[in-house]
Amino acid sequence: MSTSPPPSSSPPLAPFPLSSYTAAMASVETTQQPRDVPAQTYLGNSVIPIVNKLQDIFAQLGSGAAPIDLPQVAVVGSQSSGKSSVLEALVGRDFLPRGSEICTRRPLVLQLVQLPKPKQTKEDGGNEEGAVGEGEKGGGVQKQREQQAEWGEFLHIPGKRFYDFSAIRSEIQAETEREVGTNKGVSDKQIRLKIYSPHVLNITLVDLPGITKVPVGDQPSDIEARIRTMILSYIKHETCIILAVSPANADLSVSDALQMARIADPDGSRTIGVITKLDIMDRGTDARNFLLGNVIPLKLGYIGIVNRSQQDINANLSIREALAQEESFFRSRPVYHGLADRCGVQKLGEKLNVILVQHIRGILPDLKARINTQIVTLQKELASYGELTESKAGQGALMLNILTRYSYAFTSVVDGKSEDMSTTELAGGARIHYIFQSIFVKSLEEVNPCEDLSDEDIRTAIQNATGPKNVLFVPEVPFEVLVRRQIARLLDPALQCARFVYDELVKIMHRCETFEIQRFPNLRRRLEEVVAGFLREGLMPAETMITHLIEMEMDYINTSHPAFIGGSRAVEEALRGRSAKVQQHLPRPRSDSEMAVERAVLVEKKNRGILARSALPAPGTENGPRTERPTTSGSSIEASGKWGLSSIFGGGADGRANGRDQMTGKMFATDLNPAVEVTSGIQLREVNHVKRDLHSVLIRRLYREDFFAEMLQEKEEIAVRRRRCKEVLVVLQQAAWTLEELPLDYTLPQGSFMMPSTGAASGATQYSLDKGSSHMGSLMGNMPSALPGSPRFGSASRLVRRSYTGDGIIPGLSMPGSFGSVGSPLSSSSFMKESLNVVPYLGML
Ligand SMILES: Nc1nc2c(ncn2[C@@H]2O[C@H](COP(=O)(O)OP(=O)(O)OP(=O)(O)O)[C@@H](O)[C@H]2O)c(=O)[nH]1
Repeated sequence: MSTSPPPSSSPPLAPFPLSSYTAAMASVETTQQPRDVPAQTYLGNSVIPIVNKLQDIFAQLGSGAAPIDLPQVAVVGSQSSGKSSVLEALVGRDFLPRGSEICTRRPLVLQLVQLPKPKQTKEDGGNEEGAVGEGEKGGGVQKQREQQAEWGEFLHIPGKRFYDFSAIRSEIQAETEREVGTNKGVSDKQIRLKIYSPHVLNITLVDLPGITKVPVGDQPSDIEARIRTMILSYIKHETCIILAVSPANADLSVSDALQMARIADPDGSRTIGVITKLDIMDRGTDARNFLLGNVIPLKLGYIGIVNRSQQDINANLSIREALAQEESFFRSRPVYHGLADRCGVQKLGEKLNVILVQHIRGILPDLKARINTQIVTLQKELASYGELTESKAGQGALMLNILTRYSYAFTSVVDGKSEDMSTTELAGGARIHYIFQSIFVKSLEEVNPCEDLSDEDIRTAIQNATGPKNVLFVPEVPFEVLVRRQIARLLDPALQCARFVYDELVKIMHRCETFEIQRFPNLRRRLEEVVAGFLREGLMPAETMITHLIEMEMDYINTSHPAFIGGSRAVEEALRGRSAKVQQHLPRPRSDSEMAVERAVLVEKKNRGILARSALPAPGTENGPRTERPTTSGSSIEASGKWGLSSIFGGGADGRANGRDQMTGKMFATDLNPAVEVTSGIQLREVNHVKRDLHSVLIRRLYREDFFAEMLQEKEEIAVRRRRCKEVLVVLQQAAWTLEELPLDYTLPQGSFMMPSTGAASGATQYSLDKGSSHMGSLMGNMPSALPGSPRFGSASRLVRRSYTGDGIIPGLSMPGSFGSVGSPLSSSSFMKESLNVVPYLGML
């Protein structure tokens, strides 16, 4: 390629000699709509400055941390494919680090901000277009004015304007090295640069490190994978337009850029193909087929570019001269003549701008909705962190509130009133109920009253009790000894039941630890200690009481109980059984004593039946509760071959089951008046100790002024999260306000959001910007007009304003659930009123 300056006959070149277009863009900054520019043009391009503004706002949160993806253009491609050259050509200035050893090693976010063109006077010697080339007519004043009108600013050096573009280049290099050193290291930490110029279009571009295969210098062995991941993290977002740069001197089918783009954008709806190095293709070949999309089709099509070669750069060929060279290159190649709309940096700039505008217009409504949703989510999150208070009074109120809420939460879980109750497992009060109803009853059922007690044992015990004599009547002492031993077997299941209830209460203790409590690790630890101690203190007397109850049962065997058969009645029953054999088919009137026993048995059965409702088979089934008196079934003591405990307690053929019935019935029926109708299962009658006293214990042990500061020391992590949450909220709020500047109505009609196609038919009309601004009008013509003057304009502002008033976004955030209200829904008296009935011996828990 020749490095000679353009022919003298050529007009002086500005990077983008788009006079009418530029005039329109200039007015965007001043929000004045120029008279000669179609409304749609103005409206369409008004979105880019807004997105730029949003980008700045989100940049406050640091790189990669924006909560919302904003539209941008990312330049991807393999190393040395010409990405940076494309960017420089778009900006029209040399400002990127270059040299054979230098490559892009950190993402560079480049925001191009179009400024109004400086006014020119006749004395300046400027022309109407203002497109004055370097060293051209106009002399020093004009040149200086132009130079002053273009500058760059880095986010990491706020407020400093770089008028000298070579200083920008040095700063990019220095900033890269500050992060990743000098030896080829790569980082995903962005460098953010803004270029203000009258000669640029409003576009945000991201220059990404090129894809490499072989690690060099400080690069890790997985450098290729890392760079691909970094690139994907930008281009995967639906809001990103991908500029896939591939050199023309390599086959498109091996293009890394197109391969990456296809991964992120499989249907190619946001990928523009850029073919560089058209000038150094093999002799006899051209890129016509590439540009026409015949090799790899892309919906947004391709643009062919000729950038400066390394030799051009070494020879200090300016970009303006390079653009002129490019123009003459395409002019001199007849093969590209029919493809004017797909050739040249200028066309790329125009195309990008148009696509970006359409793209932004398509996603802005969703962007607004996402910002609003994020604000609401963050407000909730912030509210959950609570506020910090320094004053003793405030701390006291906070403490009281936390303790009261905790007690209330505990009681709610026990009562089954908790708001976040589980739907997958039993918990809280329901689980305690289950422990009594099912686990406890079942474990009693499993106690076999005749276990380890054979007839031989009983006979031996009786013989031992008679001493050396033969006695006429059965002595009582062995009976009591044997029965006591069996009653003792009930102790373990009862103690185990108490343990289970205790364990459940401990679980509830952890479950009630709200986020509020987790905020304060000291308070949480102390609270756990106090509650755990309190529960343990309840368990000990409960266990003692259970032991006493069992001991009481062992100490006095109530042989006057109507259900107790005793030796004489057993004999009587046995005799009656014999006569019954004779009259077994005749109905027999029942004696008073029989009826009394039957009544008592019925009451017991009822209690037992209720107690073990879930554990026993239904009445009438084989093993179901028997409503007949067992001893009348014709199976006498003798017949059963048993005359031990089971026979004494009325056991028949199924001595074991009935014995168990008796034992369990005894446990639960001894205190009951037979006349009392029992209507439900185990009645938790006693006032629950935990429920009654938890709140007061917490207050007594934790509500101490000298503890406040220590207890309310917040977790560092929470403090950081709250700070971050506030920052993001402020940023989102600014973003929401920025979006107020837009009319709501710029959404495209349904189904019309299609990137302009560069197909042979449509491309020519869509990208003929240099023919005047009317093309923009026609391009945007399918968009609904929503001018500031239209009645619908402003609805967005109203809407947004409405959503932010009264919601207490920072500052002065008012949070639901903020502390300080001592008169909370649960003062201790209100939940003290609640009572929980427990089985007497568990009442201590
Ligand atoms: N002849 C010619 N050389 C080009 C063209 N585009 C880029 N080059 C040269 O190719 C080399 C690499 O260009 P860059 O723009 O730095 O490529 P890059 O893709 O940004 O490289 P990395 O940032 O290192 O990935 C430079 O020497 C450029 O001068 C072109 O269209 N024609």
